[in-house]
Amino acid sequence: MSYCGLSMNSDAATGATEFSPQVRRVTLEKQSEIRIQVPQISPLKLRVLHGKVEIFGSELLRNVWLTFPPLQQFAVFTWYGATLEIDGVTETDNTSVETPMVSYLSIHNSLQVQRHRVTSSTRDYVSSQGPRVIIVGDTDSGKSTLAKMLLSWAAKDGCKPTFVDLNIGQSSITIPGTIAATSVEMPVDPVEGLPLHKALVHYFGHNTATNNVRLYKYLVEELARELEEEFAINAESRRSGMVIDTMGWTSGLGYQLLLHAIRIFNASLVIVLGQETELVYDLNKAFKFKKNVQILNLERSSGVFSRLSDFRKMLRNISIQRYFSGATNNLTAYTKTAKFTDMQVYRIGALLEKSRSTEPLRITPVLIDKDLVNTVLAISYAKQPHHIISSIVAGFVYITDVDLGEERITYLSPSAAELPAKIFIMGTLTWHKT
Ligand SMILES: Nc1ncnc2c1ncn2[C@@H]1O[C@H](COP(=O)(O)OP(=O)(O)OP(=O)(O)O)[C@@H](O)[C@H]1O
Repeated sequence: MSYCGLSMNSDAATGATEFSPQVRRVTLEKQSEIRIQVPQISPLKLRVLHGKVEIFGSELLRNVWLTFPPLQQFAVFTWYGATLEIDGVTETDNTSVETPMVSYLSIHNSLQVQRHRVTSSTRDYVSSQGPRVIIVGDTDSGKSTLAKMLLSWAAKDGCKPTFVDLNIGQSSITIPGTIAATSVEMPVDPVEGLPLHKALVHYFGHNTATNNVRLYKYLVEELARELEEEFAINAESRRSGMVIDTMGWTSGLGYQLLLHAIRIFNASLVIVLGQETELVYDLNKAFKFKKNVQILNLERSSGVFSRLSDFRKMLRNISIQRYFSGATNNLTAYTKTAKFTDMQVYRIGALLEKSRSTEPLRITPVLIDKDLVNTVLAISYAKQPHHIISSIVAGFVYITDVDLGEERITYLSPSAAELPAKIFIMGTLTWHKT
């Protein structure tokens, strides 16, 4: 049933048929999935021959080959049975009927009921708020995956939920080190991911919150304020609500940051993924007297891949590569130059590594020299340096060379246009282009 608009149907598409000796057919029985990791050396092609399948909530068109880039990990799930063709080698693949999809879908259905109630209730600001779901749990518990499912199913039903990504280590909207949000109006593309053009992006600049906890909290608060402003004027976004993805850091300071996010975004439902008895206990205790916050513990899918630190590092690199060159190397990155006077680079937080607690929000100018090579800089919309922390960013550049003699900087940009602003933010994020 659709509460926010029309449902979509994917029956009619056709695509070119290509066969290679590596093409194999896979039959999936009802409520089962094939879990795949694409190898590092080559992409993988896949198409649906019969039946309906989805990748993390996004239904695939029948008979259309999709190309998945190296290292992508995903599951193709079917509710009623399906046949697929896979062209290429997989690093791993296995099918399973043991999935938590029924419980995940039932969460979606109850969120739709809440959205429906909001739609048919009075129009005042408080009673017209849709559900705000925050997903918490350990690293590799499937948080981002569940977020994608809830977003895609809601978008398929015609809603426009807002995705909030607080996971600076493995960001889903754009490059790592960002705190961002975007309205999701279409099911999430299984290859391209989330659209970036309407996103509100703040640059934290580090892939771990411990580098500057005060700044992390400040940016979370800033983003929440911006979304409240948007919700105040956009009834459709307001009633569709939010799905918030978090870092997989749930103890000590990480737990405090989760509490902070739950409160700042006024979450109505906290989904704890995995066997997190202590976390569930602590959250229930913390929100005992808040009847408008529900805590729910859901099973982690056994299909979620566990990613070691080197693999995570590689994924961060790939995420930056995707920003400049597209998911399947389908975009052009432009090499350009700028004069030293065209770029003012700043850091947030004084002497981060040595004195983490002192002046975490101080804006310090960075001398332009060879140390900038290999760094990723955010282009800030700030008009003045002191507005940097409260401003979103326009995008990112990657510094490839600094010519001290000619006073020129060479950088890579995803756009051929001139730089949209002069103020840049530097963090600790680097990229080793391959
Ligand atoms: N059922 C599944 N089958 C195959 N792969 C899956 C499945 N569920 C999740 N994955 C993959 O497992 C990896 C980890 O999942 P996900 O990113 O959702 O975890 P997470 O809890 O958000 O991790 P982190 O907090 O560390 O960023 C991802 O590459 C995801 O695509």
